[in-house]
Amino acid sequence: MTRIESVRLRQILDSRGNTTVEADILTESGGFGRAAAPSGASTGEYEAIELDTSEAIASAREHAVPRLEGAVYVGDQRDVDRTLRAADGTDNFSEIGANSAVAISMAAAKAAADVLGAPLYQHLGGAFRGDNYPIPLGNVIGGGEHAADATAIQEFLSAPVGAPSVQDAVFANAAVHSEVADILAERGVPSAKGDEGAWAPSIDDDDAFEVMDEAVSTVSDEFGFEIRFGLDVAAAEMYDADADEYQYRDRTRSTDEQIEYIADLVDEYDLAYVEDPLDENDYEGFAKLTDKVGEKTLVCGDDLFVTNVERLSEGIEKGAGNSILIKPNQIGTLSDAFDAVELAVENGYDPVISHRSGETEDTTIAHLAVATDAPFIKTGTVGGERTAKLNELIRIEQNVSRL
Ligand SMILES: C=C(OP(=O)(O)O)C(=O)O
Ligand SMILES: [Mg+2]
Repeated sequence: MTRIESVRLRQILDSRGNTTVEADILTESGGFGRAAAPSGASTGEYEAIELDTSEAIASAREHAVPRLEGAVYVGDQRDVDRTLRAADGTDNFSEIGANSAVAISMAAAKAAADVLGAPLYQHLGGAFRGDNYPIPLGNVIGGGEHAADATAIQEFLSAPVGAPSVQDAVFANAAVHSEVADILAERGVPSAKGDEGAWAPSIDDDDAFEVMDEAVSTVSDEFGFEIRFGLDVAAAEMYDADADEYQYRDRTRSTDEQIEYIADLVDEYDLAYVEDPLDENDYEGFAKLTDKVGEKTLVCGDDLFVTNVERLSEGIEKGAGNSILIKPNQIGTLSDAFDAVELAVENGYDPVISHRSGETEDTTIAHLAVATDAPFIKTGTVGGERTAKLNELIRIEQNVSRL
């Protein structure tokens, strides 16, 4: 394998119009990889640190780039990522920024794939990866931190669990997105879109459940396969620690009431997926809910686990959740993200590979989902930065990805 010759870092725009870090890696043999960091809005308290873009770039240039150039073999992803951690010297990438770290880590993987002449998922997943493809969870109605004056629950996600192919699943989610628009129009509800391209109408959650139920059932009949739906409650954003209650638009719920509420929703709407139904510190609440509904649905930890093996280990010990969201920028490197997937799978937790609300055209997570055999990917429904990943999945399924 060939060594890294140069690492170039620059500022580009993300989908919110904020700056983010893009990394280019060139190898001594002429291989090339380019990747960009995404960015969250409803970020977890325990995530690796995203620095201001120019600070992250300046610090990575000073501390990480000299250790990588001419020194590290690009195909040795663990060494690339160890070098990033050593250059940073903290637990949470607060020195060089998780935004610089993840862009470099992903760019190195792409450069290695380029040198091998293999698609990225093949390099990351290996020759005996199997040929399963993830079901895309598509955000079609949303609010929370992603849109003002919309639903309290952050994401209502179409889940085409019966789709015969990735392509059918992607098209079904787009059809649900469009059906939601029609239903809202019939009800005389105007709607703009939130950060991820989901509709962000000024309706309460009860109405959103009705709209989703109708939309997935109509599209399911049309497409001829099962489509359910799920939620990202992003409950840490609505939890008031002082009052110990969850704040909805026009009412509050205690932790026990929140658990009952979510369990009832799982039953009433046959929810396929529930992400962050409780606060990011509430392992016990997650465990209680998992006890109640874990046989029927995925109870996924995003802000709870932050793609971190230590937090996931605690969750496994306590029986909190049965699924983990995997966001490489929450932890800073691909190696750490792979470790989290591995620990999850060993313990019967389903990994769900995920985008962030602020995204770029980068398609690494599509390859990561296929490489790790993840059963689900959450990467939006419409909008260029979302369809970049979805269309890449379609290409991967057809074995025509050139990355
Ligand atoms: C994608 C999400 O949003 P953000 O990137 O804002 O954390 C999420 O909470 O799952
Ligand atoms: Mg989330």
